[in-house]
Amino acid sequence: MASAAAEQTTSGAPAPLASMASLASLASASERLRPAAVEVRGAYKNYGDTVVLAGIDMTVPRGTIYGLLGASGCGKTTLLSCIAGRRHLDAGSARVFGEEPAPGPRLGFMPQELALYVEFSIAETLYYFGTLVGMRPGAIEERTDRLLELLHLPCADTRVAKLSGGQQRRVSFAAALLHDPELLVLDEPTVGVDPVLRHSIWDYLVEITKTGDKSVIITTHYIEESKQAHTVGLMRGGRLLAEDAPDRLTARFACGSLERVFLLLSSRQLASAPPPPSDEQHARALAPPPPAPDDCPDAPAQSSTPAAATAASPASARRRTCACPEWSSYRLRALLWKNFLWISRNIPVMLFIFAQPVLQIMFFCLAIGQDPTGLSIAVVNHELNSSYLCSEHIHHQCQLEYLSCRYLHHLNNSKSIVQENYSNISNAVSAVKSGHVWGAIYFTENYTESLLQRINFSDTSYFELNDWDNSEIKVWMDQSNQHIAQTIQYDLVLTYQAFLADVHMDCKWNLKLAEAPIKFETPVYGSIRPVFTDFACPGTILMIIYFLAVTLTAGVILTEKTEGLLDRALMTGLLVPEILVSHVVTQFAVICGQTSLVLLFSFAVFNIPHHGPMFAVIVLTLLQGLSGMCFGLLISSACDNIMMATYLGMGSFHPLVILSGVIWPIEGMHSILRYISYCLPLTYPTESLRCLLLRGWGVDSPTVYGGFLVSVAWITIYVITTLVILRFKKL
Ligand SMILES: Nc1ncnc2c1ncn2[C@@H]1O[C@H](COP(=O)(O)OP(=O)(O)OP(=O)(O)O)[C@@H](O)[C@H]1O
Repeated sequence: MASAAAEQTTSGAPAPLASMASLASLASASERLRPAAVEVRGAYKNYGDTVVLAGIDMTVPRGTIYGLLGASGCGKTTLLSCIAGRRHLDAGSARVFGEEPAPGPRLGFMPQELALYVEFSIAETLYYFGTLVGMRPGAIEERTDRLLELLHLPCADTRVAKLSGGQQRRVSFAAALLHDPELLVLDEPTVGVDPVLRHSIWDYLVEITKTGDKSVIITTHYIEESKQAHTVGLMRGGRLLAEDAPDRLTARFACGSLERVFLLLSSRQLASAPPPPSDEQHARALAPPPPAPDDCPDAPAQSSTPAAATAASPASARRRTCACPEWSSYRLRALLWKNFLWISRNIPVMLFIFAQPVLQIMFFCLAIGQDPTGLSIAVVNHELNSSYLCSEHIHHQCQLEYLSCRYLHHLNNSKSIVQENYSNISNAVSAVKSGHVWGAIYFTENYTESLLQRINFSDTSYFELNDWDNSEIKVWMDQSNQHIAQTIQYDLVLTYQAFLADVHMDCKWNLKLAEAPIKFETPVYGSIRPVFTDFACPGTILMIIYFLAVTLTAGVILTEKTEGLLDRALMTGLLVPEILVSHVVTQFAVICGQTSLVLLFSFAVFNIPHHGPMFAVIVLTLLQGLSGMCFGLLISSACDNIMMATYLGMGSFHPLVILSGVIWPIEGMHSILRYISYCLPLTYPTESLRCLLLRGWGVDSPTVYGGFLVSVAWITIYVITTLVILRFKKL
């Protein structure tokens, strides 16, 4: 009741309140006569089912400060991003200088987040944002000096990371003011700023709007500081409760302060419980955005050359025409400069880029593929009296005694096997069971005699069953580890062949009788005893390059996205394709460095065989890096946060390693999985690189050029998918 009465005083009641109100109304009337810098009508915006803007009407007269006040979460930032052209309204309209909102140099935007590269100095930060809007270096330096003084900032060479929170916010503010834009959109610029400085920031805003050609929209939680604004909009729950000059508002509602007005209007809104949107309103909110007056609503309005952009003085205030987006070499140069500076300043990133690939290939070559060593086996030799040692019975020439010792002497040449003597079989087998040794071998007490009979009697009818048994070396193996078991078996069999050949030679017997009637000639490709490293290395090289490119690309873009850096850059009128191209160029340079390091270490340091044309090897590896980078772009366009991207990246890593034939031949896979494997981005390229390196084939071989074609096909798929996602979702 009281407040309602007080409200009526504006129309007729006595006294100072009425005269104050009439003065304020005169001022505000003159402001209302000015052309509008920003006009929002019936604005609706939803996030899913949540209505964030529920029919907002807002007018910012040119050459004025508009203070947008409201509780946290009421939709201020959303409204500002619609005015700045980064988001579209679901219904209603927004006009900036009479046109569709679009990012560009006429706008100076200070986001709520810090949105600064903390690795840069103040001067570098301002240089980057200045160059993006087309300012010349001289002009940037001049403005930097002026802003450092105005905002009480330390020396321009100071790194942003070393500044206090308040100082960092001021650098962010300076970046928005730098190019002297016609419309300043400031999202809480005074948070964390001391009262004295807050005062001087407001004084500065009042000063720049005096000429009438600069307009400011500012949000703040410090309601009282917005008394200096020409107009204040009080916002709550997606609606504008009131919009007027501060004095007029306090007079109209007979409150001593804006804060009280806000509290009063909020309690009224609460009491009257905001009506649910009418059917018509709801339909409007859910309707597609109204068509733009021309064909290219997203076009940033900006000058196409740096000179023109710097010259775009507010005084000229000419109406821009909505031009289709134009590429600009100066923006691309600014982005590339920023990317390389950021990488060079970021030591963990530098380590990740260059030490990771080297470490990974080193670990692979040192840890994988070598024969296991130090494999203990238990030896039970009943040919010997327990008091004798085998070393006393190693005979050479054709002295055919204690042949078990001669065999064991040969077995000493094995790099893998270590012999441990046991007195009986049960102890030896127990040692296998308890994991002390990998196997037990046993010679019977008349091993030599039986073996000689086996060798010399081709007519087996003279040979008793027992003699067959006694002539055999019996082995009990722990086969739980396939690779170790195979190494031991391989060494035992090879040693037997060497031992038998040795005896035949010494006794001048026919050596052919000691050999299996199968002869492996010099291999067509590869070595007599192939090494697993040679098989797995081609796939590993491609994996390293591919996944480092995925991680770095997605990591860098998503960091910029989540920290508001991308948004801030896009507000200057930057085009998404320019950002993508700058990342492609930067990443390609990084991939070239990583490829050189990985190939150098593989071939020059670890002697991985490489028989094919080196140029083709390099091109294929680079293509895989590009493929990984394009997958990284896809991830960063599809995901909104680093966590989601990590799940996607990690989720794709293991299936690719397992199914691409990197560690196990595809011929050994389940037949259905084989088809899946052939569809993956690394399968054909891995086989192609294997053929280049180990078989020395050229690019005219279908298997080799197939790898190149598949890499190019996957790059195309990733790029197209990224572009499709970006059509429906903003970066
Ligand atoms: N991208 C988004 N997706 C879904 N909901 C969102 C998104 N951005 C904002 N919102 C929601 O919209 C509402 C308004 O958010 P907005 O950031 O515009 O509020 P605000 O008034 O600026 O708040 P603050 O003063 O705390 O910054 C909030 O409830 C927020 O959770």
